[in-house]
Amino acid sequence: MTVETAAPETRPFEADVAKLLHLMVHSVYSDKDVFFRELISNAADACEKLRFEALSDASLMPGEAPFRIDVTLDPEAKQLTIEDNGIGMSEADLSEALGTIARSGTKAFMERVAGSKEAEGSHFIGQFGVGFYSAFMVADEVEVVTRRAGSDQAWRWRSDGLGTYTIQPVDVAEAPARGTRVTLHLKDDAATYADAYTAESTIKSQSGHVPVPIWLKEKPDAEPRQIADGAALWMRPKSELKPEDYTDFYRSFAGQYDEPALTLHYRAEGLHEYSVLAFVPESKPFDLFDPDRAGRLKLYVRRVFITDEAEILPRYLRFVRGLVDSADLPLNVSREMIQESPALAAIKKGVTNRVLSELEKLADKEPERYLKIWDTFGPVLKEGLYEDYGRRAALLSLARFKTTGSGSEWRSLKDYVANLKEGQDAIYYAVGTDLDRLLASPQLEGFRARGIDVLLLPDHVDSFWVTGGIEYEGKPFRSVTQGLADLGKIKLTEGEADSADVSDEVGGFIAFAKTVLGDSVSDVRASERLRESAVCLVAPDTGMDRQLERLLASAGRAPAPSKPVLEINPRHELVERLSRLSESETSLREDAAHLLFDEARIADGEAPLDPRGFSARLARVLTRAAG
Ligand SMILES: Nc1ncnc2c1ncn2[C@@H]1O[C@H](COP(=O)(O)OP(=O)(O)OP(=O)(O)O)[C@@H](O)[C@H]1O
Repeated sequence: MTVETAAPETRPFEADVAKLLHLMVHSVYSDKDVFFRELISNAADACEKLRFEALSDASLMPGEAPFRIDVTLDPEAKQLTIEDNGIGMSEADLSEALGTIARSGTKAFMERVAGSKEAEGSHFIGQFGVGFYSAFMVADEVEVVTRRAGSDQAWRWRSDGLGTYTIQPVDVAEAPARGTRVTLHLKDDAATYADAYTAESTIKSQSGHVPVPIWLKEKPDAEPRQIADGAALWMRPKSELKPEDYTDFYRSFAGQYDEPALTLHYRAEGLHEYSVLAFVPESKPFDLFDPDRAGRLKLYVRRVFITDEAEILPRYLRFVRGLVDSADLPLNVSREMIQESPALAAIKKGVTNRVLSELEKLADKEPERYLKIWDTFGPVLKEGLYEDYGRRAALLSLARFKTTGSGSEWRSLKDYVANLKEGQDAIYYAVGTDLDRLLASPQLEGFRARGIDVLLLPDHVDSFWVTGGIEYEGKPFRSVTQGLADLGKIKLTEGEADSADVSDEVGGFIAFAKTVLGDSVSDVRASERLRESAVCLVAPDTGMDRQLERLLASAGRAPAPSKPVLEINPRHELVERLSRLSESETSLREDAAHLLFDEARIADGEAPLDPRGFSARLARVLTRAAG
């Protein structure tokens, strides 16, 4: 059987691809332009891959044909072709790359798209790495003809996006000499993409800065003209570049649709020479907290893309996008060896420090802009507080907090420490799962009564860094739920009654409650910190913060949970009344002790220890109250 007569073999798409295609084909998203950017970025990636492979196997690129991407329009036939002379695909590559979805986030992608508003949908496409399939938003048939560099075979892939695709060998004469040609048979309502003006302006605005030149042919028989020069933007002097150039580059390079919130472009000179172009995005990527999400800084060596897995930035800067182009790393070593090179270690250190110092500068000069970044990425930056001991001081000065006194504003630690109350020798914090709940917690009452500001820490990561013996300007961090809060030393604000001595009656009730609650608590004691509430729970003096303990328990990593201390407000009317009950009211006093304990648990976001017992006691007490 010759190549020409071989029948195409029909194969079904993997189930997930079929679902994805269904979404694309029936896409109602207005912004369909993204398909252009996705296909051009694949073409540019293919050139960069070959540039890299040819470093170790020069035979893959005989004759050094310069890399280029050719876009050919055929308005009459409503066709559009994007061709590159990059790495190309073998038959196995083809069915793997264009029949399955390797990326783990696809399911999440589909859920997001299905539940998204129209305008957001297209934004997800680039982020989820399902780029190629976006062609089916504008085409009712897509054909890919490809020949892998160094191979003497070529293949045709074809699909209408409706569940199956075909692959067949083609004569090499019909294929690019090397690389891939993607032909789109445009849908009627997308035919304008074959129009020169639309195509050129879309490509220039979305892909004007890909590192491979782009040529456009307005008709199949027209002369090609260059519409993007493929120059590496990052090698150009800053003075020549306008903010729009950076934004365009950022969008096409990082597959983002927002504006960069911060752009860093500089050249490091001295022992190691490298250029850096990096961006802090304006919006949060969907997978920011996915444990598999790695850093996104790409490594180039003298303009050749090497890898995006060099982990140039630490994990807590994983939201930064961009690249580093090194002048002194060797080009012809493996990716693994590059990882071990001292030059890369110096780059990692230098770039990380620079990102932090630029953030610091921004915080100083343009606090509003900085706070937007903190608002979006603060919870990630805070991971550095326990992951990167050496940069803890820098990260602490970048950190911003909502506090009991700050309302909706963010406060820095510098500001916090400058406003300590007389006698206050610690930075107080409360950890929890959300701000409103934190603000309502009874543990804060004594702090409010003394005008002491408390940091509110609602992020998952907070429980971890804050418990690691951390200090700021010599002041330790202390949890409001931990041990004795040492509030006695700090004066109450005017109008707040001082804590009266605990009367014998109240002391007697506290001792009684302790006997009744037995093993459920490690202690019951009179509280310094409570003002309005009757009770609260705190950790034993040497115990772990209660929130951290709960987090560890939910991850199955808890040591035996410590028993809390029940603090009772000796000034509270209810407590005073209960204390005055006569000894013969034992069952009411017992019910009250249990109910107070459950009340404290509920205020902490927990359920009563024994829900049936709780209901029975509540019913007994209410029945009695109702007479
Ligand atoms: N022009 C091309 N040349 C060579 N391989 C290609 C080309 N276009 C697509 N591919 C292959 O198809 C795969 C799937 O492409 P697709 O655009 O769907 O996702 P991706 O490029 O891997 O992810 P992302 O969109 O996040 O960059 C690519 O990884 C690549 O292996």
